[in-house]
Amino acid sequence: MERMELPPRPKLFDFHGVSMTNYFTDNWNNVQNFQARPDDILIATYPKAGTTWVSYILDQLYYDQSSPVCLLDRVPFLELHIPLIPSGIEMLDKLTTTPRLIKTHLPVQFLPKSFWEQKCRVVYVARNAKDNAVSYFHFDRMNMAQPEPGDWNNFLQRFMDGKMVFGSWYDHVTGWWEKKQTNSNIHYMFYEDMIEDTGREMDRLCSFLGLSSSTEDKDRVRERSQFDNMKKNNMVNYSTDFVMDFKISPFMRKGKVGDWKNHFTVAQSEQFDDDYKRKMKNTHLQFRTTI
Ligand SMILES: Nc1ncnc2c1ncn2[C@@H]1O[C@H](COP(=O)(O)OS(=O)(=O)O)[C@@H](OP(=O)(O)O)[C@H]1O
Repeated sequence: MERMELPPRPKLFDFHGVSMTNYFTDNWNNVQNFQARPDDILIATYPKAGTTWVSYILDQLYYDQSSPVCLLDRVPFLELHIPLIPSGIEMLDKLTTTPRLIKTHLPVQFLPKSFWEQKCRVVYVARNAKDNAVSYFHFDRMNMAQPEPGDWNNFLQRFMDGKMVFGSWYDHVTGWWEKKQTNSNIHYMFYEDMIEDTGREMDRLCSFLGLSSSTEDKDRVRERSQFDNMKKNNMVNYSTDFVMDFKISPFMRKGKVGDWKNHFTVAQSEQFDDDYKRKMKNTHLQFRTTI
């Protein structure tokens, strides 16, 4: 497919205290005024935490689709507003399925208020900071709609400083975690748990959503959503996305826990861990960096 012309890579800027790019703030009023419906299901994540995996599982559990429709069309990305393609809001307006499955990377304080008013259910997926940072680095290398990542060392420092699109990982995961403590409509799950036992995590998801899928259905969904199967599936692997250059790195890259060990030097890991302890000292939220 011929590559469409994109403007140069966007720049990060401070947006109400969170680093963002214009691709996620240009449609701000429409996003903030978005009218959620009570049965909408929101999949909220920090980028690269397992959004696509959980979106695909939910799409299959609800719709068992075998029709060739891209996941991004089936699970629109609320705040996305990139030239040449329909915005997330436009795609949501066209969506005819119920419940609507909606993707967002917004930190908790930016979520449009109608989601809270309508008491929508939210599935939040979190991933350990080290693997999340590595995945984000490779994503920014290959995605021309993201800021230049620079080299790994600089990128890691920026990650620790929270100078990433959608802001600080630390604030994102703890912000949603705190919200979950007083809101039973939020199901908080971990990428590492999904890798360890996808079936168990799918059962927990079904129970949260009140879905009574049969064992056969769940087995089929689990099989289709395995990394190697999703990597081959052009409807979910982003191979048709014009802003991504798979020659640099594929979207479905490794799908592992612990790949950070192939990227962090011992010194980087120690510095990261010290900084992590300081930043996370006021939360009970715990992550696993190996399983
Ligand atoms: N089925 C399955 N199993 C295991 N891992 C999976 C799966 N699907 C996606 N992935 C991995 O998730 C990472 C992409 O995260 P997101 O989908 O959140 O990215 S995005 O924010 O929507 O761009 C990215 O992680 P890395 O491989 O570490 O880069 C994907 O490979």
